[in-house]
Amino acid sequence: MEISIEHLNQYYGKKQALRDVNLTISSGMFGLLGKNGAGKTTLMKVLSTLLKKSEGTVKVCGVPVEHAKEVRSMVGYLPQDFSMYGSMSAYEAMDYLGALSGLSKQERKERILPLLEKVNLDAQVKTKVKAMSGGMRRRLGIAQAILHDPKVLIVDEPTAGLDPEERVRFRNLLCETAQDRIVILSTHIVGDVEATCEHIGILDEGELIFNGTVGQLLSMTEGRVYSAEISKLELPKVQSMYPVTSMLAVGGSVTVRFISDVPPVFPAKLCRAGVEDAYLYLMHVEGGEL
Ligand SMILES: Nc1ncnc2c1ncn2[C@@H]1O[C@H](COP(=O)(O)OP(=O)(O)OP(=O)(O)O)[C@@H](O)[C@H]1O
Repeated sequence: MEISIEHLNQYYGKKQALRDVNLTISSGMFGLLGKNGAGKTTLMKVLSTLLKKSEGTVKVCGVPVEHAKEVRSMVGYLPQDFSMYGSMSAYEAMDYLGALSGLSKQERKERILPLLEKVNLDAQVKTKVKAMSGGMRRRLGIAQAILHDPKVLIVDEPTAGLDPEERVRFRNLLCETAQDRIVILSTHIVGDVEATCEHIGILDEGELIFNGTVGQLLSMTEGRVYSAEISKLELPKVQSMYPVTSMLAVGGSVTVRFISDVPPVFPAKLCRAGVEDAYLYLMHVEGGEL
């Protein structure tokens, strides 16, 4: 079970949204990170055949994306702007979408209730979609995306707007789903990827600037992350010298966390790198700012 992408270029008219992307994704959770406009949605749409690729080779479990019908039967997609028929109940919406994707009445009957249970919506079977919270709707989105039991599940920016509890619940659901399939989580929220994904790809202006494990990403920043307590007055100077990854102000002083290739010129403590540090470091290196 594998997705393989070779020399993928994608254009919207003259605008190039993906630049020579080469990537192999195996089963489990894969996190695709990148800031707004990096090309994540474009890549997800090519994989789910919603967008015809411009150039390159893209195969889902050995099948080229040109064979859209076959690929669609293997892929479930939860888009960023997912919305459902508000006046239907959770069950009715699932039943309707299942019928659209070609499942028989019997298959729908067998699958829908266990799936709603799996995504923790067994108490909402008769609840109208419009009366559900954002988190419930997202979970219903996952249930509909895996209704036809796809080998690949693609989710685009799934946790935006969720409260912390719902966010954790949703992430756990994705991890469970990834036990026997490929799950691609596309997001600009580093914490979501850090908590769930072993493999990460980072897109920047259409280019894949990192592809590897969380450990490999962290090792790029190890020995370069520092923390120091400075006065508020010194903050602008420190910010102009180093990429600051976090700061905490208490009274007149600020504890800053920042990245430097060489030991800083003022007293600072070396810290263990986190994924957020590594991500920001990579973005700065790519942007030529270090
Ligand atoms: N239909 C379109 N026509 C023209 N340009 C587009 C179109 N869709 C996307 N783009 C451009 O392609 C680039 C990549 O967009 P894409 O939506 O894939 O990025 P993204 O990483 O998913 O960002 P976001 O997190 O904001 O959705 C951006 O510069 C965007 O403006």
